[in-house]
This record gives sequence, structure tokens and C-alpha cells, in this order.
Amino acid sequence: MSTPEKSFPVSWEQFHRDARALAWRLAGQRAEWKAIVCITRGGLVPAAIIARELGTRLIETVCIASYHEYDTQGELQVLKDIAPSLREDDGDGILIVDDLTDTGKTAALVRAMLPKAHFATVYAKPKGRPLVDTFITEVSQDTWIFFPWDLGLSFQAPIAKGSAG
Ligand SMILES: O=P(O)(O)OC[C@H]1O[C@H](OP(=O)(O)OP(=O)(O)O)[C@H](O)[C@@H]1O
Ligand code: HPA
Ligand SMILES: [Mg+2]
Repeated sequence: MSTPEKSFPVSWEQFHRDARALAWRLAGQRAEWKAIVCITRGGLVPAAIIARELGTRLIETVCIASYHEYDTQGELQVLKDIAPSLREDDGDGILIVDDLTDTGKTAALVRAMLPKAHFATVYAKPKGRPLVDTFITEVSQDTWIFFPWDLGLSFQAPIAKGSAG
């Protein structure tokens, strides 16, 4: 992946609002989800918010790592699989949650594990978009999303001194 040109920093408040908006949409699509399967680690945060809104108590993880150095994707590694009991019926009635889809590689891998599950992300880039069923905000492929758990407060140079903002 080439280094993204634009950045899209997301605050905790904005992330909470966007994850809640996703929960509203999901609530309108099915009365009850059997379980949430969240893709760690990024999916853990929206999964907690969505589970609270939808009243879902059964939460499973599928542990996948691919971006080993900030914005460079390597081989996808499945560190922990989905429990066999949740793989019955090809995932029908299961909600898969992740923070975002970028190239769509992670989504494609998990979709193959649960072909009938519903795939939801808070953010989506164009390449990954066809692989998700529901998302809230689309950002361009050359944008890097900075999540609140990766950010900290720091001094900002004044715009007039050349800060890109
Ligand atoms: O659509 P893709 O190009 O496959 O990228 C999307 C995935 O990349 C990030 O996870 P990452 O592998 O960095 O692990 P993390 O969730 O532990 O940060 C993100 O949380 C998605 O799961
Ligand atoms: O834009 C992104 N932001 C954070 N993590 C990511 N993993 C893939 N793409 C991104
Ligand atoms: Mg992830």
C-alpha cells in the first residue's frame, strides 16, 4: 500500500456517535442477532458499543493481524479462530463487526468463514466497501483513519506556520 496522502482523525466522541449510528442501522435490519463476532483488535471497540445498544450478550472474537508497521499491510495471520458452535448455519444471524474495511482483505477472509453472516464496519474505503453489508462513513482510499485509541493530545503548529491541519 502506498502511504496515504490524507488523514482523518477521529475523536472518542465522534467514534461513539458513528458506532451508535451503525447500531441504529443494524437494529432496523433484524430484531435480534444471535451473536457478535468482532475482528480484533479494532473491532473490539465498536462491538462493545453495538452490543450495548442491541442487547447482545454473546460476543466472540476472531483475531487477525495484518498491518504490522502502521500503514503497511503484510500477510494476514489468523491468531484465533471462531468457535465451531458459532460457525453452524454458515453464520446465519451472526453479526461481524470491525472498525473499518480498507483493502477488503480482512473482510474477505472472515466472510469466507461465515458466508451468511452480516458484516458491519463503522468506516469503509472504496476497495473494501463491496465486502461489507452496512457501514456509516466512506473515506477515500488515499486517506488514513486515525482512531482515538491511537491518538494523544499534542501541540499543533499554527496554520500560518505551515501546519496542514
Ligand atoms: O481491509 P483491510 O486492508 O484488510 O484492513 C482492515 C483491517 O486492518 C485493521 O486491522 P489490523 O490488521 O491493523 O489489526 P488491529 O485491528 O489489531 O489494529 C483494521 O482494524 C481492519 O481489521
Ligand atoms: O485507515 C486506517 N486506519 C487505521 N487502521 C487501518 N488499517 C487499515 N487501514 C487503516
Ligand atoms: Mg483490525
